[in-house]
Amino acid sequence: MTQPKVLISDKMDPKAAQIFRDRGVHVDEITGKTPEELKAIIGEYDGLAIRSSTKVTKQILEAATNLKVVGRAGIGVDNVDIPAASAKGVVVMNTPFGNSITTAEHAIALMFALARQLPEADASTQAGKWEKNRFMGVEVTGKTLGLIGAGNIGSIVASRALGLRMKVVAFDPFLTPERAVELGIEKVELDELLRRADFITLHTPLTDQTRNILSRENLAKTKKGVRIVNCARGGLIDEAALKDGLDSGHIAGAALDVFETEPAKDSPLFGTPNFISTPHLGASTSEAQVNVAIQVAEQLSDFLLLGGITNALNVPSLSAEEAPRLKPYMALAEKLGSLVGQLTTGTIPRISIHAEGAASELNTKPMVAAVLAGFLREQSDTVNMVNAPFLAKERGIEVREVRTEKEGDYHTLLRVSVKTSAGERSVAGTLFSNAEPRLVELFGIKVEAELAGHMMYIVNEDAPGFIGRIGTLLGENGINIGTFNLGRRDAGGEAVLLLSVDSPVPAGVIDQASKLPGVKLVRPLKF
Ligand SMILES: NC(=O)C1=CN([C@@H]2O[C@H](COP(=O)(O)OP(=O)(O)OC[C@H]3O[C@@H](n4cnc5c(N)ncnc54)[C@H](O)[C@@H]3O)[C@@H](O)[C@H]2O)C=CC1
Ligand SMILES: O=C(O)C(=O)COP(=O)(O)O
Repeated sequence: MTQPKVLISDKMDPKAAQIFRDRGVHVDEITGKTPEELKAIIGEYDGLAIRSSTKVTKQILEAATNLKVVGRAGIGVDNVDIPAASAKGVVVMNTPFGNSITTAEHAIALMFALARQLPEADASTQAGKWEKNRFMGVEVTGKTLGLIGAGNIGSIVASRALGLRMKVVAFDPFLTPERAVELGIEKVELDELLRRADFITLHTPLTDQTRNILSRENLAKTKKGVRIVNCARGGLIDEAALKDGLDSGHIAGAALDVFETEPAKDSPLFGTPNFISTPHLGASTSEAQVNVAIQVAEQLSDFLLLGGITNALNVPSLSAEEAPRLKPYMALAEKLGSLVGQLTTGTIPRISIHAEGAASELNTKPMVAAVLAGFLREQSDTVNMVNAPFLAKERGIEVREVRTEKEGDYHTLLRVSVKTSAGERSVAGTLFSNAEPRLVELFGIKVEAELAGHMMYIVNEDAPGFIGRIGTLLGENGINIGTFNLGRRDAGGEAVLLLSVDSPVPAGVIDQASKLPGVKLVRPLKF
């Protein structure tokens, strides 16, 4: 295996580079590149480790000809074009918990800074003014905190706020009533939160649903004297409307760690009384940066060296421990998918993957992705486990997954069935000696074959003399037969023949074979 190469393109704790080196991954740290400069070098790398500064756009991905994985040392991945990465088969991972406490603490810090006007009081005092009567704050005790988003960070903010004796209400469509009770908070609709909250903090990702969630219209619905903290993403608040609300006095204070355009070197909000800002520092503590650096380096190394997938946003997880056990199953799954893909034509409305016996006890999600990758390989050269499920969806293929713990004839079995216009057709395979993929059933006929290299699939009438004729034809054309696998529905009925051959079979030979007496179908196969 050639040594994988990773580029760290944003400032990261040195522990990340150390881990890559210790694990045998080549690492370059090149930060502060423009998109054009990044485009020029990205083609060399198998992995890219980023924070929020690097924008992994479609154009960057197009130039990333070797890229297999992007690792975000942090949480938000709105700087990565995930659909484009998925379409290219690039895994995108983040480190979902490493900086959550730190970011929650920053939100609480900003809430206090607003409540007591700390930055302005500090500037005035250090300017020698001693304006004791100018700064009159508010207590947070007994006040209502409105959380928009109650996931990891929002929940930590809630627990800290409850400790400060605040009342916490939350708007989060995905928050279950049980979880709200567990957190000791009240789940409310957005309008009610806006009406009741003395402080509002935001903790959602930036998505099409959350963009501009504090719009001008929604800001107008807030309680007079509200104080707002955004440590999540710029784009969640209408910045111009926020400025107007601060100027009119309806909003008593606002603290932004994040801005619609970053780096925010200029903003109409700058200099507004009761406005506080920090330069996207939510995750910037030494503890959090060490956490996310270690996690991202371990995750990328596991993926590039062992095939382990952790915290991926566009592909099912597969731990580094599971990966070696699943590897032969993935190979089997991909071969079965490929066989079905090569032997079926026309539109396929449904594909079902059935895991039986030992296979059913494993993580079948990656096997399903491998079947789809094999199946779609006929249609696209760039398909892999990451983009296959997306391609299948795009093509309107329904994917079903079935598990049966009970063993059948085999200790472990994978069956791939497709719905075609001619009805349901299925192939099945097992693992010999627990690692070698073998086909054991082909469209209802028992066979036993290794699916490898160049092969020929022949359906013929089960009659004497056929095997000799096909052997002669291939021999006359200089094609050496490697293995020969026969199966039949019943004596004298339909038989199938799977041949492995040492070289590709030219179209002319396929044509001659299909004209041999009794032959119904001949197809070349490649694995
Ligand atoms: N300022 C900074 O340096 C940092 C900012 N962040 C930001 O904080 C965000 C939240 O992080 P986590 O809590 O870890 O994420 P999370 O995924 O655990 O929680 C997000 C919550 O938002 C909720 N949500 C989704 N759509 C919503 C909607 N339309 N309305 C209301 N709620 C909605 C989800 O149900 C979920 O509970 C990240 O996406 C990131 O953008 C994260 C770390 C550092
Ligand atoms: O983790 C996140 O979502 C953050 O926003 C942190 O961003 P950063 O890594 O500090 O640029």
